[in-house]
Amino acid sequence: DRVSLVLSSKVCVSKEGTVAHYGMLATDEIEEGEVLFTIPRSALLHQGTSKVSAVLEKEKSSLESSSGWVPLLLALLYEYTSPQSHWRPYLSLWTDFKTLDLPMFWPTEERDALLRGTGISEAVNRDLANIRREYMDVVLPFITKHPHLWSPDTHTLGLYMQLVAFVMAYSFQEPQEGEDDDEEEAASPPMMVPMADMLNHVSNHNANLEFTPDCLKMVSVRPIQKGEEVFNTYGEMANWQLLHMYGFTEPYRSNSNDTADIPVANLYRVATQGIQSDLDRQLMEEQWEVLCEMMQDKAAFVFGKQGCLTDTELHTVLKVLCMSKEEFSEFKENEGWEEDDEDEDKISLVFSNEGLPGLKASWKWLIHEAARLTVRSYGDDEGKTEGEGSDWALNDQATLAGLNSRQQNALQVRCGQKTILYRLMELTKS
Ligand SMILES: C[S@@+](CC[C@H](N)C(=O)[O-])C[C@H]1O[C@@H](n2cnc3c(N)ncnc32)[C@H](O)[C@@H]1O
Repeated sequence: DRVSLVLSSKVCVSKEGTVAHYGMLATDEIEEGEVLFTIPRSALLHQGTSKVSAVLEKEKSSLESSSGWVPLLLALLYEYTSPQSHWRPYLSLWTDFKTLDLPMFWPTEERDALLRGTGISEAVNRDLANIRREYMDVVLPFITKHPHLWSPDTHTLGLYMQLVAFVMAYSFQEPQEGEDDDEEEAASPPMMVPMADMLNHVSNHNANLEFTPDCLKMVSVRPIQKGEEVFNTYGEMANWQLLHMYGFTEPYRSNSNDTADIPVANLYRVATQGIQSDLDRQLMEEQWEVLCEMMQDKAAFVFGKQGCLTDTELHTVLKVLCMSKEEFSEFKENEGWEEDDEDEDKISLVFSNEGLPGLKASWKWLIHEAARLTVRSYGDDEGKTEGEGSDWALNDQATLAGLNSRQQNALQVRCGQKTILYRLMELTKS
């Protein structure tokens, strides 16, 4: 059967002239705000449109899991292996998923060696444990219960992992309704969007997917020249996130959304260094305990190219760790401090790159040393100083040519992260 996908005559899908395999090219001048294609909602592949939607819906309570991906993955397991699938033309674009070289498929030693310090290995280990657990505890019991639709011999853990990678690198999530983004809503489940997933991503994208009640539309967000590639955005993604989820990176410096993390624990480690008296140590430990509770699962401060993206948290930690015994007692008695909005505004300025030199000396020192500690965790910059930051990156970049694609991607991530950390050290130098 046919789907009424409408493609503008000004674009085409191509394997040539794109950054990676398939992509979309402009075959004519495109203005801002033009609709490049529309996809009716009936063409989307997800748990509600699949042939197995009824059983997934009926038994959905047994399919709950931490990722929330199980129903889509069961639909994909079924459709991907069904010769009669409505999505056969779409799914047969992927006879296997060999081109998806996500770090989750790299040998452990290679991953740990290449990605040391980037945070990706840790994320992949969490993913792998989660995928296995969801397959064993949720998927396998379910497919065993429905032998006319699935079979453990066909729908193996291996195939499941490949489809997880497919969902990671190709799926879309509908933005949540409701203006209030303070409200913690459950994320909407992912879905497959044929045609839209042919577009590659860059941070400086020129198109964007819009969701309407009847259909999804790819719309240009600025003029596109004839012959240029049409780029979607997969979100504001740092290079480590792109490598983790999609298996690629943007070349060094071109990713305007790049970030580097400083583990919160590094700031604490720095703060405890050089403490002489037991009393001071005890105070610091108490402050840390209070902070751990306040921070909940926030494990790292995130620094982007323009400054700190977690400035409120960073401010809290700096303030508490630098309190005297009296200030800390008062803080505990009052169950916090009085926030004034003006103060908050100033703070986000202070943690922008421009404002950092104006920071209190003790805060600057803490950030500086924590950044230094973090840079050391990459294990390859012994003896380098912050001043060398950019030379070092250029040197490393010069070696790119002799590297394989995994090594290249790993290097792009490390260069970007370390450049941000070195710059932070530069700005907080005393
Ligand atoms: C949604 S698909 C895009 C279509 C894909 N090029 C294809 O041929 O199937 C996402 C995948 O495209 C590739 N990709 C997207 N943007 C890229 C970029 N800027 N540079 C390199 N590869 C990119 C990555 O392999 C990623 O996992």
